[in-house]
Amino acid sequence: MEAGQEKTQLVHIQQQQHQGNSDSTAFSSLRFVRFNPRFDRQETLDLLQSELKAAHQDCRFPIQVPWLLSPKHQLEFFGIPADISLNKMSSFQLGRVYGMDVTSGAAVAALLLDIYDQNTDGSDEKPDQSRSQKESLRVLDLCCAPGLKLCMIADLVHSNSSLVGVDVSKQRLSLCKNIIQKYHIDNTTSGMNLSENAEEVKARKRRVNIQLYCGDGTTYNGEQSAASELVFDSTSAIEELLTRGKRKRMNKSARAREKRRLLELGSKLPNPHNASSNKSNVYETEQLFHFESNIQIDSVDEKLATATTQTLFDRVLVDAECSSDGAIRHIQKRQSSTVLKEAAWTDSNLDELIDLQKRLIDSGYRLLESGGILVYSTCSLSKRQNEEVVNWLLNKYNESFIIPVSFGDSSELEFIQVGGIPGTVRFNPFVSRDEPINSNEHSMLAGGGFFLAKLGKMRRNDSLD
Ligand SMILES: C[S@@+](CC[C@H](N)C(=O)[O-])C[C@H]1O[C@@H](n2cnc3c(N)ncnc32)[C@H](O)[C@@H]1O
Repeated sequence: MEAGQEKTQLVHIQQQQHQGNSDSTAFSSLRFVRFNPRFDRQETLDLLQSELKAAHQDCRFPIQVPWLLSPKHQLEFFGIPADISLNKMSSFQLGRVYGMDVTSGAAVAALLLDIYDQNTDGSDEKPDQSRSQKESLRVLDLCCAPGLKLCMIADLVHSNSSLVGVDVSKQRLSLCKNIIQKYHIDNTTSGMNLSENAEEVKARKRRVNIQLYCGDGTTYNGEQSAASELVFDSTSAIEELLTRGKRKRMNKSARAREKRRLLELGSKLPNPHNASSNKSNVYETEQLFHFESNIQIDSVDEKLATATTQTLFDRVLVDAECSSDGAIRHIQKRQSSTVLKEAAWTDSNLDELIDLQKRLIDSGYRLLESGGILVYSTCSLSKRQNEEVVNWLLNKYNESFIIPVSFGDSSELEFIQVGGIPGTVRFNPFVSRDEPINSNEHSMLAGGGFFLAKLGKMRRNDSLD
């Protein structure tokens, strides 16, 4: 698609989004929750049902999303009325459910579960599943905050996996820390029982080690360095919980202790690039959306080419910064807010954004082990931010290839479309926006606008054909 056509399409989508309530209520009438697998499923379902019935007098809710469902992996999303305030619901306060858009869930499902993979020849035979879910994985989430996909990764991966989240925004990372704390660490909301033997608790909570780094994902090299500060470590947070018993709000000295521990932990990690970077102060004066756009890919190339002991990952998620034109709920919130905020990315700085997306996917791909899997996703429906970025990567690296994925039966679910590159997926909620909620429940289970591509990196001994 030409740049001009792309612009027209974006304007058209924005016009649809700016239309009055009668249109927007159709596609905003559901929001989504995911169950926390640490709690008993039936108990959570009963609680949620009774809360929704009390609030809405409507027994249809919650509605299970059939196109993203795998009981075997405890993967399950439910649609609930969009006007419900999750904050006021016990099921949410108790950490039994996460509020998460279902299309975001599709990105994590594509990253970790090959039940959604399609064969390129269209046959039913599933690809080699030897690497799926049977082993502990090293997973990188390169733009992780506020962390809902990161928590879903932590819920799905096998024991002893390690998960590293990186984000440039300290502010958004502190939200991320809170979410991990709530669902994975706190004894009251994470489904853990502290009356158990401390060693048992430790063992269970240690399932997946989660580390968060504050730094630029375009230059992150898999390790602690002056440019990427370790700001959270789940093992260390669990130690704190076990030594202090029931978690209280951290006082000044506890926070200082935590900082010291993280610094110590960070300094124990191998760090061959420490001397090469002096960017730590960039993050102090943090801007949420614009940063370091002057770093050239070539200089990153050079730096990474000299790396000898680089940490590589089996799975990498690049859920890139984007223009968010598919994020219906956020746009509606912004429109209904009395203080209208300017969109961060507009036509005038779109090139800068696309450059950032390319540098992010490039960095993620370099940190991917051969034989590994990378998912690139955005909540934009723009071809320039999606297919063009993915094509750019495919052209740059011979050993990169698309692993085709699909969700549900697309003849029934018209909002799930094949992207501009065969095997990629576009979730386009605008196609079913005029349908009232009870005319076709399936069309209401669309979630926000979203794009995802699943990429593989050939092993050196794999043949090219
Ligand atoms: C779409 S949001 C990610 C949402 C997140 N994956 C989740 O599911 O909660 C994009 C994120 O990219 C981060 N970001 C933008 N530029 C970045 C960069 N150069 N390096 C790392 N993170 C960046 C933003 O701060 C933002 O948190």
